[in-house]
Amino acid sequence: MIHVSRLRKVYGTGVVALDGVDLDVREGEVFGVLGQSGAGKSTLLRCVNLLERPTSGTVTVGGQELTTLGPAALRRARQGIGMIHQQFALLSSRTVAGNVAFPLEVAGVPRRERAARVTDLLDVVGLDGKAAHYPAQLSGGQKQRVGIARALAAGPKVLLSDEATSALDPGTTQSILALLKRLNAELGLTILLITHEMHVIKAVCDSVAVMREGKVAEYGRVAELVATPGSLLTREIFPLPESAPPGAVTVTFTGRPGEAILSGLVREYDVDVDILAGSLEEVGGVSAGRLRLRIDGTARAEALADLRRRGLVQEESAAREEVR
Ligand SMILES: Nc1ncnc2c1ncn2[C@@H]1O[C@H](COP(=O)(O)OP(=O)(O)OP(=O)(O)O)[C@@H](O)[C@H]1O
Repeated sequence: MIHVSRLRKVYGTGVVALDGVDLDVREGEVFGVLGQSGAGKSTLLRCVNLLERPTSGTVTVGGQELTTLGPAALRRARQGIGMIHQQFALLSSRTVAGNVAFPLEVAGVPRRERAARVTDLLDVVGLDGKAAHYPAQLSGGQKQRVGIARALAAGPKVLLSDEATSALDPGTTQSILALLKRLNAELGLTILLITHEMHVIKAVCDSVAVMREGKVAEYGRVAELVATPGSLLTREIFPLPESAPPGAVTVTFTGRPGEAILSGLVREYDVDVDILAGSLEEVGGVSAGRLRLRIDGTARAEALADLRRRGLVQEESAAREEVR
């Protein structure tokens, strides 16, 4: 649905915000772009609907290469791409209904049709009864629902979400994410969202790209990356204390409880295994986690080799002897 190829954006200031980004977002998936502040996420999102002109590279949405379109064709193409914003970007002088109707007015939809469509949209986002309210009378979550209804007004195939839940409290964030997931499932809406929050990726995303300094550092399906020892995503999802004590081993596991790995090691190699730290979660329908272990005993090396063979070892800090 969205294909981004070799995208580069160099701002007038000389800042390289995007440095050769490739992305493929499949139809009907929720795709998250995760990264710290300054990684280039907003620039990428704004390049997808060409609010920002890339310096080079191509953007194709729904089979149409936007980077080759003239202004009129681009305006039409943008009707198929809705967008929601962190600060909602509502018109304060218009009512809820007026905000949602706005893109329909611009598109020249007749008044009666517009009114019926607005009623439907407000119903879809759970805001019936609020049509005559003004944005200032709404909570943050309700404002974002208006933003979502407005983004859906023209019946887009794609929704771009620019940190849509960053300004909301945790409970409201969950309800907005649940709404996005429902729209994704019920309307087959493809969603590309940017966030700096891992919990957003965990809650709704099928696929993820981790961005660092204008580049995609890691990219794939969430369930697969979570199952990949050493992936950036496993580090982010399963945080462990920064400093590992000498001799500690960090293992990543998936699809089976950590205890089975540990009891197997103890039985087979007669080693002592201490759990120093651990984190376990259900992500993308997969049970996965990270454990930091201390393994002691005469067969320690063999036990470690076994874990390595099974691709479970993510990190080993230097053994105590080497540290001395
Ligand atoms: N209009 C602009 N002019 C010049 N530099 C810009 C502009 N917009 C962004 N940048 C720079 O481009 C880089 C990437 O910024 P961008 O906003 O895309 O990152 P981000 O990952 O979305 O971060 P944040 O979450 O803080 O917005 C940063 O170094 C930023 O200072």
